[in-house]
Amino acid sequence: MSKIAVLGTGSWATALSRVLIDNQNQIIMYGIDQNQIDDINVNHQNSAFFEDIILENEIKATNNLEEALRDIDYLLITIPTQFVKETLQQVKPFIKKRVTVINAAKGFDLGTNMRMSDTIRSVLDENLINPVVSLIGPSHAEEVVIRMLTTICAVSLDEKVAHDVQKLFSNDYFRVYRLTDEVGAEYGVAIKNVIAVAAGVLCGLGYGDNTKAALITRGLAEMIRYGMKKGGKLETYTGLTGVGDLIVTCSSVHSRNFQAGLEIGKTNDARTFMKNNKKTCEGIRTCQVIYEDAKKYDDIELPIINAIYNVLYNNHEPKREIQQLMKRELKIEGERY
Ligand SMILES: NC(=O)C1=CN([C@@H]2O[C@H](COP(=O)(O)OP(=O)(O)OC[C@H]3O[C@@H](n4cnc5c(N)ncnc54)[C@H](OP(=O)(O)O)[C@@H]3O)[C@@H](O)[C@H]2O)C=CC1
Ligand SMILES: O=C(CO)COP(=O)(O)O
Repeated sequence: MSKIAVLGTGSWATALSRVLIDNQNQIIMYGIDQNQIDDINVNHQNSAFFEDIILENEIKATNNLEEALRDIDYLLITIPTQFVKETLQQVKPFIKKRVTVINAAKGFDLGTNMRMSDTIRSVLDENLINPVVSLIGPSHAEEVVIRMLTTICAVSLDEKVAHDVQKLFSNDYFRVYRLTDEVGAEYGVAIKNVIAVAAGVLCGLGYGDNTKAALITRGLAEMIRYGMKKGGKLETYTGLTGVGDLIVTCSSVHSRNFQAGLEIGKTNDARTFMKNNKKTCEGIRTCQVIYEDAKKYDDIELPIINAIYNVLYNNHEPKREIQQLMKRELKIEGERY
């Protein structure tokens, strides 16, 4: 039995805590929302995220970080990317013995635009942590929490640690693969959020399955083009952290990125959406990071990412952007890499 501190009391924290409890581990969730903490401890529910689901008594939560981190073997990061760095700065003084840090967040740090594994290494003392592992892939919390069959990747530069995390989480409904292409996988799961916003916009405008297939395929081409520029491997983008996560996020009603796009497509008003949205939706910020970074490379084109950037940040009408995409110079498909 291992002891795991789970950062966050949100949907992914809850679903992964259940997997870990099913695998006979000891977990404690750390949260900042007293209502969520009380709901978990007293009612054995996390009704802010999952109505009608009764959690195991062994799933406990606290707002005391020191207590959560005492004698842990693993630290699981399940909070949105924009809070990861500041939370790890609070975590740092309480890491007294060597732990394995498992990242489950998808996107980039707010201030530095660093990937999550780099962010973790930049904050925590590398003498006190094993090589970082990211647990990422096509996995909506709403399905994992009810034990629907799911596959995901444990990604680390160190295959031994990835193997250890693979064994920690795998069971008869949750199958973990291991992978060493950290750069490729972390870019893949970040980029898919941007394409998922675009999928929602298309759906909000009333487009159908042909359009979605076109978006996923051409979105994958952009993921490969940009992701390989950043050092990712082609085979990673044809795997779970690439096309796998792209498919699930672009086609599921559970996706908050898809839902954001849906609202924008329906209202034609990205600005109001972005001002009022309180839900986790990392694709909006990731779009900006990639758009800015991609300007460095004059030999790759990212027309879909540019179009969604224009909708989100330049107040362009989605329909106008779609027309521009359709009217681009005609191409040979194989030129995408
Ligand atoms: N949900 C999913 O299906 C999946 C999510 N992920 C990734 O997991 C990460 C977390 O997302 P998810 O669980 O969905 O997000 P949710 O919005 O469901 O929950 C986020 C939780 O984090 C809490 N939180 C915010 N800031 C802090 C902080 N500083 N310290 C501790 N807790 C904090 C929030 O509290 P409060 O409510 O008070 O703000 C909330 O409980 C994201 O990067 C996401 O991409 C990956 C795969 C699947
Ligand atoms: O990453 C996810 C599924 O793999 C969750 O996506 P959303 O953040 O869009 O809900």
